[in-house]
Amino acid sequence: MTMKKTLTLAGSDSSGGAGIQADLKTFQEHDVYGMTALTSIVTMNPDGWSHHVSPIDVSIVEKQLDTILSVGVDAMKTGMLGSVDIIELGAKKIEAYHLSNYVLDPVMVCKGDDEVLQPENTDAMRELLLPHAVITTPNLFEAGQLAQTGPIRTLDDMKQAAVKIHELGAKHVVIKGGKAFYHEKAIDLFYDGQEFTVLEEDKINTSYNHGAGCTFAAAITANLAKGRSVKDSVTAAKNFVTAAIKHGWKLNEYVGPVRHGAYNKYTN
Ligand SMILES: Nc1ncnc2c1ncn2[C@@H]1O[C@H](COP(=O)(O)OP(=O)(O)O)[C@@H](O)[C@H]1O
Ligand SMILES: Cc1ncc(COP(=O)(O)O)c(C=O)c1O
Ligand SMILES: [Mg+2]
Repeated sequence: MTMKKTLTLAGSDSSGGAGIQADLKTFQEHDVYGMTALTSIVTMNPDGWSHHVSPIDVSIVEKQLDTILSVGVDAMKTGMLGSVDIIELGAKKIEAYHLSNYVLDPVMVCKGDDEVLQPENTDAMRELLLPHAVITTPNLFEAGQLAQTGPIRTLDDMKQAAVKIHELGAKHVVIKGGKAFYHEKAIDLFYDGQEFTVLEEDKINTSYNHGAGCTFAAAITANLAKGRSVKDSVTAAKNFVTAAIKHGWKLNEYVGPVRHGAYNKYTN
């Protein structure tokens, strides 16, 4: 039997909950074959858990991408990219290999970290990657940065940002309200260029949600690889990540990752 193949171009989260680790665990749960091109390695200081990002040389990132793309993939996602050079490289490869199932998770900051935003990366993602994305999955902060429409506080603000991000070239947009959005439910807004759909789940009262965004985008990528529509992929990913957050757990005194396998283990 042939397997559907996926690629993640993203950072390594040594603590295992987010980044490439979240992507591979999520791909495995979806029974798709995951391949990885590492952009950076994120490590945590055992004393206080502040993050440190060690970038990987762009020439090595290119070698990884060429390895994977020579094989071919059914869908691809990007996460933490780290530099304009890597964003340019990603865009170049997406064009060269005509990758149409491309999911852009525009990672700008890690939860629980005060890493300074790099505005040049945001500009490069907006200009070079959004036009290639079949869908992008910003959280509230990232949506505000991409759309440049100011802070997002209401559903109308979310809609305005989604329209702007769609105009910038992403074919579909899902803005994650999540925990931060002022609403009793955990809502995400999906926009396909014509219609808005609000995805709604109970808000889970937990701080063990490290990796939720990566897991959500990876689940969308896996579903696209399997040939599902964009909207079905997003709906399925919302169910998948909700279960993962519900079963989030405490790794140490600083961080609690989602449980990537919770959907298959505890639902159905
Ligand atoms: N406390 C929560 N309860 C239920 N769903 C949540 C919660 N926090 C986040 N989500 C959902 O998890 C997914 C990832 O969102 P989020 O954690 O905001 O992303 P990111 O990690 O990129 O900031 C979204 O579907 C969001 O609505
Ligand atoms: C390598 C890497 N990618 C992405 C993220 C973003 O994670 P989240 O899914 O919580 O948005 C993190 C956060 O620590 C990370 O370390
Ligand atoms: Mg995120």
